[in-house]
Amino acid sequence: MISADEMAVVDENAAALGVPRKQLMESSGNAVARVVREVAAPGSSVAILAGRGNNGGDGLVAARFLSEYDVTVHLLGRAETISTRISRENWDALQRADVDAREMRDSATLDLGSPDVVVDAMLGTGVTGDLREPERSAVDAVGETDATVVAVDVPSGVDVDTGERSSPAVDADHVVTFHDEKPGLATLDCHTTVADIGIPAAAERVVERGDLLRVRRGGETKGENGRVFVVGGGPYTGAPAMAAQGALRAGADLSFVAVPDAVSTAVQSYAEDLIVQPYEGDRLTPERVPDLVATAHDHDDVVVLGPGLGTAEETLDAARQFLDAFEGRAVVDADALSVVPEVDTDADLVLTPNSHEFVELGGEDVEAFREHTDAVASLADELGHVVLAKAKTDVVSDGERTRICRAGTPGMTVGGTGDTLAGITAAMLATLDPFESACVATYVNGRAGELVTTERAPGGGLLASDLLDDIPRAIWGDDGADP
Ligand SMILES: NC(=O)C1=CN([C@@H]2O[C@H](COP(=O)(O)OP(=O)(O)OC[C@H]3O[C@@H](n4cnc5c(N)ncnc54)[C@H](O)[C@@H]3O)[C@@H](O)[C@H]2O)[C@H](O)CC1
Ligand SMILES: [K+]
Repeated sequence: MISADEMAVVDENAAALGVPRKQLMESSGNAVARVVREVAAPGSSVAILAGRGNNGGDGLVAARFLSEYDVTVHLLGRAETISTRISRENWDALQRADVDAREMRDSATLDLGSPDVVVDAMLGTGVTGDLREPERSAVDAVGETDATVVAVDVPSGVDVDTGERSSPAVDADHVVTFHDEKPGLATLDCHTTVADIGIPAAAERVVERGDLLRVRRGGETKGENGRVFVVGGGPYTGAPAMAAQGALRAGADLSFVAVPDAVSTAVQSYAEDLIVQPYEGDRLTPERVPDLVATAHDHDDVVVLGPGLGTAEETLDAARQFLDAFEGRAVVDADALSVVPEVDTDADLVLTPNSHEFVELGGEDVEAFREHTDAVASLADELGHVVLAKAKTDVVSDGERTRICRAGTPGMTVGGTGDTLAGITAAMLATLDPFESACVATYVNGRAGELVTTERAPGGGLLASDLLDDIPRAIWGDDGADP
């Protein structure tokens, strides 16, 4: 089962992996034609109703695969209004192929005649709101025929996730859907075919740019896009500052940094955007913990615990006590990781170990990558938290789902790239579940590294702080469009 949103992610990941949508559309159209052949003998009349999006494009492709039938294509609208490039290319190809393909300029002129088969390629997963004209009238016209109705992907007017029908909606005899079953189709009383359209399995396993489609904007009120609370610093000052800035660059509204007052001026001096909250001392100690936990709970903050804390015994005690008491969402990184196996926390954690920390956490040290992914899954399962195991190829697992991410460049082995990753993960945790947050964040951090490397440090010398500037572009691209 796959939802429409998830399908869009997989589809874009397939394109990123070198299988562009136009290729998938060719398979989709072919699959539709195969079902038409199952329901009607050659020579039968087939009316293909094509909308102006990619669902329509599938119908246009199907027309090319049905040369032994009497095919008429009805485009719902003018060719200039076709909304995607690949559908337009397929429309143009039909024109040159001398297929009977008509533009329906006004809904009153739609005359389907009495075809043996209607292919409903009007609306697929891209439908929004109640049906508008001319689709509305076209759906009614389909209902008035005695034809066998073959719907492409989903009957037009039916919500592919819920099965909810708009009024009107197509009553299909057959649905040809793509790649995987869809929850909404299971509720319909019709024959469903799931067609393999050649999406590589890696499009679901590898985190790629399609995963950016998950990134959400919470809203217009300050804080709705996340408040991140970094508990770090003491012996080190750069790490907490970098994590906090990474969170802001990844879209969090506010980044607070709780640090010992001995280093608070230094941390603040790195970036005026940070809200530094000093506590007394020169490192984190257990007596600070109740206040820190209360602050995080009060504001429903996403916590980053670890960057720059150091390994003093009382600091690790404090980290242990923090996790015992905290009940929200947190990223645990660096020195704080070592205490995780010893605590029984109610918090939802994303753990971000490097290969050394992975073994310290109890992960199995194995050579083969396949075995390593299994080891990450086992550790996540054992600990009950999401593990993001950092390496050349990152592995993310919650024990059940395991994905890998290859984004990044060799230059990212420099210190501090883990801090930006922790911050980005925290920003994502404000609106996404822990597993998705870790997946998206590892891609974004790696992608930012690629941008910096290509444009500013092709020969080497990348700094983790360079990544900060490029995180927004890694998520939202150059034009600021939705990812
Ligand atoms: N990997 C895949 O799953 C593939 C799927 N393919 C097919 O592509 C469609 C989804 O295509 P998309 O262009 O995103 O959307 P639609 O064609 O479903 O709809 C867009 C189209 O419809 C108009 N529209 C939207 N809402 C309404 C409305 N309420 N009333 C009237 N018109 C509406 C909008 O203006 C656009 O013109 C998927 O279902 C598959 O069939 C590809 O083949 C690639 C692989
Ligand atoms: K359809």
